[in-house]
Amino acid sequence: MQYRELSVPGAFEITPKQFGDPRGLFLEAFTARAFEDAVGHSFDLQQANCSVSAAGVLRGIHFADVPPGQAKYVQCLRGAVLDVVVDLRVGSPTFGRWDGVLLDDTDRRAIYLSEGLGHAFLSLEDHSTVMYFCSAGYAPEREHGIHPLDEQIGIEWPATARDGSPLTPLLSEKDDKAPTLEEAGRQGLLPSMESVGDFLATRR
Ligand SMILES: Cc1cn([C@H]2C[C@H](O)[C@@H](COP(=O)(O)OP(=O)(O)O[C@H]3O[C@@H](C)C(=O)[C@@H](O)[C@H]3O)O2)c(=O)[nH]c1=O
Repeated sequence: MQYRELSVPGAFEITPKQFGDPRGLFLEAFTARAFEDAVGHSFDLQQANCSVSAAGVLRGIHFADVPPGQAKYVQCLRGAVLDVVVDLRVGSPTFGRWDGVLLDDTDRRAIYLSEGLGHAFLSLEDHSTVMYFCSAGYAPEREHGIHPLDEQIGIEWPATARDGSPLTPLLSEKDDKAPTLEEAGRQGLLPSMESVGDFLATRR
């Protein structure tokens, strides 16, 4: 299992080793030891989520108030999604930067996003099934969104599905009404790098 830190510090791409045999395949989807070696603290599993998305469905950009925030370890069990992390931590040297990892049922990678980072994904195939472990339970009043098509962030979402057909982004009503990064900053919704650092210090 290989961890590679993304260009947004605190986010990692995880590539598992797959063992194929006549029955199919086997892989370790998460190991505490590799996680702790790469991230520096244990993963505090409080909730596991699953969503199924048609091609073109765009979910996010979502984040939670820090503390405690909500770190996520995300995998795509069926289909394919472009999974994106956005640095929303005010005061971070990489504030506003995004990075992405293709999660699919071929390479079976995972992505980990630390507290304070924004999360979004675009489904590239019908029935894309995304499973993610969360470090905190659902608290709707502490969850926020930034519009995933915000031009200032400029995420380069694919225009075509895995089969080459054109994609039209389909957003929830809530996500379609979400503020831009600039508006969210003005409203004081964004987490600060300091609050994330203080919280993570309690986890080490
Ligand atoms: C996230 C969540 C939603 N729900 C409910 C609320 C709502 O009726 C329904 C769908 O919720 P949403 O529209 O927020 O689902 P969705 O847009 O898929 O939200 C998810 O997006 C990705 C990008 C994330 O990072 C997740 O943390 C989560 O925010 O499920 C829960 O009961 N528990 C939960 O933990």
